[in-house]
Amino acid sequence: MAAKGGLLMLENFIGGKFLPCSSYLDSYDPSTGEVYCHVPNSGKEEVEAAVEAARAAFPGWSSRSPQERSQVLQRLADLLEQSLEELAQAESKDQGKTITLARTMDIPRAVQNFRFFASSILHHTSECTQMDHLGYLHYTVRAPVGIAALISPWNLPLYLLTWKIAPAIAAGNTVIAKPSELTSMTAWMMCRLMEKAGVPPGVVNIVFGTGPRVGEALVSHPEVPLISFTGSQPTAERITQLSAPHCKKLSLELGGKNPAIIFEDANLDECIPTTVRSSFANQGEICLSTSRIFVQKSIYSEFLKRFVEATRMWKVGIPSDPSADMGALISKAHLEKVRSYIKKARMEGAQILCGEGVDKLNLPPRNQAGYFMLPTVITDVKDESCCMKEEIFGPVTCVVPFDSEEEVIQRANSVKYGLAATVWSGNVGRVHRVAKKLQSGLVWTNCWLIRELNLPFGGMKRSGVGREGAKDSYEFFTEVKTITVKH
Ligand SMILES: NC(=O)c1ccc[n+]([C@@H]2O[C@H](COP(=O)([O-])OP(=O)(O)OC[C@H]3O[C@@H](n4cnc5c(N)ncnc54)[C@H](O)[C@@H]3O)[C@@H](O)[C@H]2O)c1
Ligand SMILES: N/C(=C\C=C\C=O)C(=O)O
Repeated sequence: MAAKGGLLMLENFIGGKFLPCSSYLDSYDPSTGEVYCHVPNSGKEEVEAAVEAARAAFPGWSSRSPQERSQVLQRLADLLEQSLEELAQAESKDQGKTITLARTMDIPRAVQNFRFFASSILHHTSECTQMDHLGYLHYTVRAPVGIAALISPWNLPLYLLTWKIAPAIAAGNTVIAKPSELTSMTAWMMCRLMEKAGVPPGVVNIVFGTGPRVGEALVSHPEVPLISFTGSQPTAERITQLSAPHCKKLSLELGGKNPAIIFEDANLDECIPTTVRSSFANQGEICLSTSRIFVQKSIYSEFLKRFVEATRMWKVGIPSDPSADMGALISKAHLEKVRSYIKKARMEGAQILCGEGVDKLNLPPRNQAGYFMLPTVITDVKDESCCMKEEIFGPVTCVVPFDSEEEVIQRANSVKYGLAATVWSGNVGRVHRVAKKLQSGLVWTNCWLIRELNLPFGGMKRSGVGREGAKDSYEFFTEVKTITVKH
């Protein structure tokens, strides 16, 4: 590990070794706007080295038993857990999220990802069908695919990267991971644990840098047959184009414009705090965040009053403050993009009920140049407005009224995305009916973000292609073969 001007310089992790890079990028602390470390600006050369290392490691790793691989994953989980506090501090500083969220969600989930796939890899079975009358038996076998490219975004850095690394290596693949260049720190820290966990050199390689340089070199490499990508829809389009000539296996987890549908018989005491959280947790930078709230007309005024009151109680503070509910957004460019939506809403005649431009943000002098904004509620906004159609990915949510069940389903479905929805009602029949008709890969009813890792996770329409989870990830990270035996 080198230091330039007293700042940490991260290194690529290739073939079990930390390797310096010929050029570096600045990485910013979102809470101050200051550069706080340097990240390798890798390109084709580093991708070639990683492919070579991953290729060399594949025969040994893929021929180990699932039990042996499972033990390695368990050890890595234990080591991550032992470093939980250090990793949480680093994630919070690097990403801008609150230390509380990093401690209670991001890092525990990274640990759980390794534990979960260490266990689930032990329990898969294959299919078999008999054609006894003709004298044949058919069965399937699965084998790891090879070198997997794993590309992840900046919002839940270690959480989402490990959600890919764990199933990929559990199934016997070797991997080249590329975290977002904006949040590389915890991935690099995890590399320091690989050797102790017993991960053989070359099984996990991490190459840091930007999408256009290192990401494109990786996804277009002919020896990388599968790509698991989480990020934005425009990047997914580019990856699809680049990988198409090679017929690569693709898993795409993309954005959302997630509705919350609140019926007049909803329990508002539960619905309001959960909907504030689903709108603003992690600064609204979660693909599952609520950004369109449809409220039945008879309770609209009451809901709006209580929702705005609860939003104003949501504390924006420096990420290291354990009492803060929200920290800083990821970058200056992203903050400006989020603010531009609020400006557009104003120009269209919408009302901003609280937050940006309405209330005052109080920050210590050192954090005045950080990328903070208040949670913002917009109303009197048309369904056709860009604020109701496009993914903002920040602490901004729109609240609009509706009359009937049929109407709200049609309006909720009227966007290009289909990732997650919440439905709030005390009527179990209605909850089932509405959930079934929503074009959404995930529907949480009377709750939000309760995760069961066994079941499929992913989006419909432009929110993605494929699903992740115990069975789905196993199927993605393996190739199936059908064998017929004459007897
Ligand atoms: N569905 C999900 O599970 C999920 C989870 C988290 C985030 N997201 C989505 O991610 C987006 C926010 O993340 P982001 O801004 O980091 O997304 P992004 O698409 O800009 O970047 C994601 C990753 O792709 C890389 N990348 C960028 N251009 C590339 C290229 N041309 N070739 C290869 N790789 C490239 C980036 O460096 C980064 O590592 C939002 O749309 C959000 O909804 C989806
Ligand atoms: N992939 C998952 C969450 C994605 C969140 C997006 O920001 C998960 O919980 O498995």
